[in-house]
Amino acid sequence: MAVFTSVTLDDLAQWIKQFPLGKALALEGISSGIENSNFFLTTERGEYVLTIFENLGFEQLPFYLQLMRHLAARGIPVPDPVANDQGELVVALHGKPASVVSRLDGSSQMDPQPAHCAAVGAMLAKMHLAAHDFPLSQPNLRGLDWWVATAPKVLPYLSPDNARLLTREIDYQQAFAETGNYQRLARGPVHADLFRNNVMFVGEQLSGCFDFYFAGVDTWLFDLAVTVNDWCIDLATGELDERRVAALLAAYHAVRPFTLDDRDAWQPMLRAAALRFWLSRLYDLHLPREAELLTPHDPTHFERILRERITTPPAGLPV
Ligand SMILES: Nc1ncnc2c1ncn2[C@@H]1O[C@H](COP(=O)(O)OP(=O)(O)OP(=O)(O)O)[C@@H](O)[C@H]1O
Ligand SMILES: N[C@@H](CCO)C(=O)O
Repeated sequence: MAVFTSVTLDDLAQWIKQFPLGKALALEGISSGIENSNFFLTTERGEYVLTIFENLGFEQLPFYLQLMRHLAARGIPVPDPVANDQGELVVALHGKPASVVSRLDGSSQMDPQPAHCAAVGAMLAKMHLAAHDFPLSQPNLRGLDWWVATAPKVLPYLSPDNARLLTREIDYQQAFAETGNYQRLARGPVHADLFRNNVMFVGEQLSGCFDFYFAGVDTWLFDLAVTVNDWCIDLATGELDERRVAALLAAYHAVRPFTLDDRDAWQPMLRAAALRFWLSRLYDLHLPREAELLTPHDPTHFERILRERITTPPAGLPV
């Protein structure tokens, strides 16, 4: 269950008046998700999603919600936040930050085929281009600095072999971040968590993507690597599935052509993307926050992917 703060239609009767949404007619808690309380909200104007943010504060949220608004205004299929009569996208509800966004059609595709991967690749490239002139800036809060700060906290819980893997990979990524190759990569606001459960399809048609709460400024290639590491793999082994990778990359490349620097950085970025989620899953498992709500995700999945990306060079990017 993922309704940590309960809300009733009665609670919304007054609250909803600040939005141009008419009366609230129905409210249904959404059971998936581990970070926030989410509800499907029907009003006189249509279908929306109400989110109460359990961990993020009023200071951080404008970056995410304004980015969604920016992307929606440029035709990227993301939830469009609704502003209240003061122009605010984040408003208190039961003392916590809350927002109302448009509801996307469709459902997640957890067993994606090349056609789904192509749709995701094209959408991701369009999103990168559309976000390029977004005026607010916030770094990827789960980027290199966070890896360096977090690794020592989880090291005591690891086997000697895994501790060595983690330490060496962080050293490798720090050294890579110093290279001209890395520094020349295109960057801008990226989603940074575009897993299968954050994208909706109606058949093979991509209807939207959501959950921008790990978004931040990082390299476009890192975002692509995060996406490929979830959409285009054999889930049991972590190996890349050539047909799905080729479909996703070709569709991305057709919208935002790769550069020679992208090609040279592809393997390091696939490793970085695996490290990012291995580390966050280790952290959530061994050092749960006080408000941690549900069972953490399995870290060994990304340990396997990281080992695989180190030992098996990927096919080259199309350039
Ligand atoms: N705008 C939207 N339109 C349609 N469905 C949505 C929308 N936003 C969220 N949902 C639904 O709510 C569920 C939970 O949302 P989300 O994944 O953002 O939860 P969370 O707790 O914030 O995150 P996490 O993915 O980190 O567990 C999604 O799986 C999806 O089914
Ligand atoms: N996508 C993340 C969860 C946070 O959204 C993971 O699979 O570890």
